[in-house]
Amino acid sequence: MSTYKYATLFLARNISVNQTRTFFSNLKCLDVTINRENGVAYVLMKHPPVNTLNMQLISELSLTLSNLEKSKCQGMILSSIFDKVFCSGLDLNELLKPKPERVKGYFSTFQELVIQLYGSSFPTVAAMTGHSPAGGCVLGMCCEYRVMKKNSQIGIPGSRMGIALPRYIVNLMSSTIGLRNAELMLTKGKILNTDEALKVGLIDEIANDRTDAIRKAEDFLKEYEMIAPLARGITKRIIRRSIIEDVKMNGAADLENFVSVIMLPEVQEKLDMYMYNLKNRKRD
Ligand SMILES: CCCCCCCC/C=C\CC(=O)SCCNC(=O)CCNC(=O)[C@H](O)C(C)(C)COP(=O)(O)OP(=O)(O)OC[C@H]1O[C@@H](n2cnc3c(N)ncnc32)[C@H](O)[C@@H]1OP(=O)(O)O
Repeated sequence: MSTYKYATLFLARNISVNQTRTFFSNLKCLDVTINRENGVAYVLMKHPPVNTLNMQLISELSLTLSNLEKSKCQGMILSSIFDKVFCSGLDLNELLKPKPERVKGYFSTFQELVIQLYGSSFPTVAAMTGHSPAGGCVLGMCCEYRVMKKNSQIGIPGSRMGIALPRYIVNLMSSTIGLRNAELMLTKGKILNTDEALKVGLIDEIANDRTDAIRKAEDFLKEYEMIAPLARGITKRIIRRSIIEDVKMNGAADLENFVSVIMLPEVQEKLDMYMYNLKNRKRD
């Protein structure tokens, strides 16, 4: 059975049809369904083969978040229809031999998505059905809780790719796992397995499979059913304000800096090699 059919059946098994409504039917890279009873939105990435964050997927995620804010949704589970991969991160093709204006637009759209997801008023959980490298890890860190399927990998290999990360990514990692662990992880470009990620606090729970991941995500959201959404949302915003303000203050300068580094011939060479190795590595 195709992964897509499986995921659709999975949702149907968990929520009966009259309890759900499709939120948007014209999205290419996402399935968005809301459970009418508890107001939880299921946002499933479905951009084959590995949910690479191309401009379309980033834009659809951003549009969906805006609409969920307006719809007073009670919580969101961000997941993937693919069993092996949650999200493979930013599109490496956008980083290779980039045109300055295009690459600026691309990264600024991603930056806006990060702020939107990180600052959303409703509770958010990442049900990571598989590997979550780089931008996939960033999406996870923007959520309030992370459940990851066993035998998956997560981390940000920026240093190994020759990319110096912007401040907001470093800040996000530090706020998730602490300054010391973030320094060790990010300077080495370390990728962790599920047990290591749990130990360091990069994820909150390990799931056996997709169903278990979604169930655990739902259990986390259930804990908020008796909590006043307004008070919760305001508290979340206060806790998250410093990172958001920092991006508002320094995001444009960070972006300029990041783009000028990306364009350097030695960085391009390193990225080219990274892409070559990715395409030619032995698959498991
Ligand atoms: C202010 C400025 C803002 C700047 C923001 C910077 C933020 C920094 C944070 C993140 C940067 C990034 O996200 S860069 C992307 C880094 N991503 C990776 O390194 C992941 C690479 N992919 C993998 O490790 C694996 O693909 C996988 C573990 C995710 C899945 O493995 P699997 O074996 O299942 O699949 P394949 O490897 O065969 O992949 C299928 C197919 O997809 C291509 N692919 C995979 N990932 C990417 C990607 N990120 N971009 C482009 N293409 C990708 C892969 O090459 C295969 O293609 P082919 O079938 O043609 O070989």
